[in-house]
Amino acid sequence: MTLEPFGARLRRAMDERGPLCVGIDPHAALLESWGLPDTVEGLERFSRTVVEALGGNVAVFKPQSAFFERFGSRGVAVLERSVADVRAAGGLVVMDAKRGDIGSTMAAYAETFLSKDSPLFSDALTVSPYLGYGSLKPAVDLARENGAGLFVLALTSNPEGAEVQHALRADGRSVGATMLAHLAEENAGAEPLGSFGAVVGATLGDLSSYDLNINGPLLAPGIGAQGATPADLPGVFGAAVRNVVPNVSRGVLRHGPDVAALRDSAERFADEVRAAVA
Ligand SMILES: O=c1ccn([C@@H]2O[C@H](COP(=O)(O)O)[C@@H](O)[C@H]2O)c(=O)[nH]1
Repeated sequence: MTLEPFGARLRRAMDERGPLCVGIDPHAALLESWGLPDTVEGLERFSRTVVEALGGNVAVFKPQSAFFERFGSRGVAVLERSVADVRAAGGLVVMDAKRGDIGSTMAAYAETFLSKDSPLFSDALTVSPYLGYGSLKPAVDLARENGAGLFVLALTSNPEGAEVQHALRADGRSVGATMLAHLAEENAGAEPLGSFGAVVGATLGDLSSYDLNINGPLLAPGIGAQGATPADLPGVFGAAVRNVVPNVSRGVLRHGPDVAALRDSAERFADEVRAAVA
């Protein structure tokens, strides 16, 4: 089955359900506060509860692979299950695995997350371009072939990111701006939205010196636990705010395990986002 390009599927999901992306980040501290053991069983209960609570309403889910990988192969099996659960509930999966390597190894990462036959096949994958944007080519190619997308780390939400991403190249352009320019090229001519997005933190303040017009989605982590709020989005993203997919993980997850409380929290964030971007 040929999938419609990720950008088109994402735009439709954002129009129908709103742009909010909720993270599935089973931190040990969250498992504890939910009264769950820090085990594979706790991990599975946590992830399934998030999807049970929010799967019918939220457009995009972002499982953080690290929290599953820490349990080894059984944790990865839970991650596979979460991908299937989100899909069955009609949501899109952005796998936050931040892969990046030389091209030949990148091809294997791409097979893992962007090949239709893989149990970890995701609608989109976060990738790191810091071995050079060109090293991502196998992932770009496979995503295109399979109707998937990528989110490339351009301007990350953490303060440490600046030493790499704000660094100036010989031509005077910053590294982060260069990544955005590469993505604009990937997305040229795509309608209604390209499939190759950037990760741009909601914590970064005014980004008007950057051209965020990449004709692709902007995944914006940093809302909630990292201090940004939905009301910050227009000031950070300007006119590009209509392509922003705001991510909240701990800000919602801390309300579990009560399904109604999780739902209320996600709805509150979704309402605040709607009001901010209107
Ligand atoms: O620049 C980045 C890129 C990715 N992340 C990830 O997003 C979530 C944020 O979680 P919160 O609990 O809402 O802070 C997490 O999975 C990060 O690894 C990011 O924060 N910043």
